[in-house]
Amino acid sequence: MDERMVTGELQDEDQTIEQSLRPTTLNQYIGQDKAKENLKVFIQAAKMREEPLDHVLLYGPPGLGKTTLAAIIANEMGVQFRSTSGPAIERAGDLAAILSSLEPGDVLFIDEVHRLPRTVEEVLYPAMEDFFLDIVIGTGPSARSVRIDLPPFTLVGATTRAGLLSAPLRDRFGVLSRLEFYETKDLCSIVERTAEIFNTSITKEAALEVARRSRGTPRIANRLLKRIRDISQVNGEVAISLASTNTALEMLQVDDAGLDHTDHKFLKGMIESFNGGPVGLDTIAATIGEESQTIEDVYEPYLLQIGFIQRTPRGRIVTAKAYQHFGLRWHE
Ligand SMILES: Nc1ncnc2c1ncn2[C@@H]1O[C@H](COP(=O)(O)OP(=O)(O)OP(=O)(O)O)[C@@H](O)[C@H]1O
Ligand SMILES: [Mg+2]
Repeated sequence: MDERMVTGELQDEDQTIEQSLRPTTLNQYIGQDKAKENLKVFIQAAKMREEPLDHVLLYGPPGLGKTTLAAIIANEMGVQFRSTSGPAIERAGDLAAILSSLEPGDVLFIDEVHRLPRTVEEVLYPAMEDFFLDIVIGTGPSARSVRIDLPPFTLVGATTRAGLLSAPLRDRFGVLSRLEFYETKDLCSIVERTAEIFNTSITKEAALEVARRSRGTPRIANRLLKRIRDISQVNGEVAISLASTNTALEMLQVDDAGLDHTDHKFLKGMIESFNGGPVGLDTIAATIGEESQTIEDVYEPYLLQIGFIQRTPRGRIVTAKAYQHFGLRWHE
């Protein structure tokens, strides 16, 4: 897949800036009030009881701040943050090695937790529930199972959709937190904060424009701002202006609603080949040459949120609002 400007997914060029932009405390973490309020209470209670925090599952589209929030949880609990991902843990032994190296109370973050191999997942159940591992050593008649006690720890799992997890794994998380697309005012604050970290400033109306065209996603807002800053600098501006912002976004082919050519391909594909639907996910995926899961996890959530598509029992449909966006005539 080509690199998209407005995908929430992590891209190479994000890596260098993201570390410096990550807020480190709950108070610095902008927006997501519901998730934040809940976590505040649970963290405070766990600290009062001097116990590790219950296992937390963070879910939501890419780039909304799951990894950031996981690190904040460890920081607020005053414990170490250890980070890995589902696909990186190939065998039960890998998991055993990580878990037995934890200090009491540590946070183990498993990104893409829905991609843990089944055999690893089964070893994780007793670890999460009662802090022990049951490992089978050897094979055949000489195989025996050993029990290894673990320090109590907090597992923070992240995934794009809670529904991707097996029910037994999902049930073992005490706290389920869904991250939502950010409101424009929160994204505005994020853009202003990022500008400050970039050692520049941005006018109110420019920040608002970036926020409005970032698909409710901080990662996208920060990525766009980085490019806009370049244009603004070349223009010799002291503060990033609305004019530079608009020029940059036009160059980047981000439209007025924050959509790019991939969204256009998806929506126009449905409009042109299926008369706006209803059309099944797999059919549209095959038509435009994208993975069904990428469409479902990356493109669709925001298009649903802004009401450009709807899900019906018979498939996806493109709404009148989307037709209008393209200047096309809506049909009944
Ligand atoms: N609430 C927030 N306040 C300020 N900045 C934020 C916030 N949430 C996220 N960010 C910024 O957005 C970037 C992306 O966040 P993060 O990497 O945590 O997303 P993610 O949900 O883990 O994405 P992925 O699904 O790809 O793993 C971070 O570098 C951070 O700078
Ligand atoms: Mg992440």
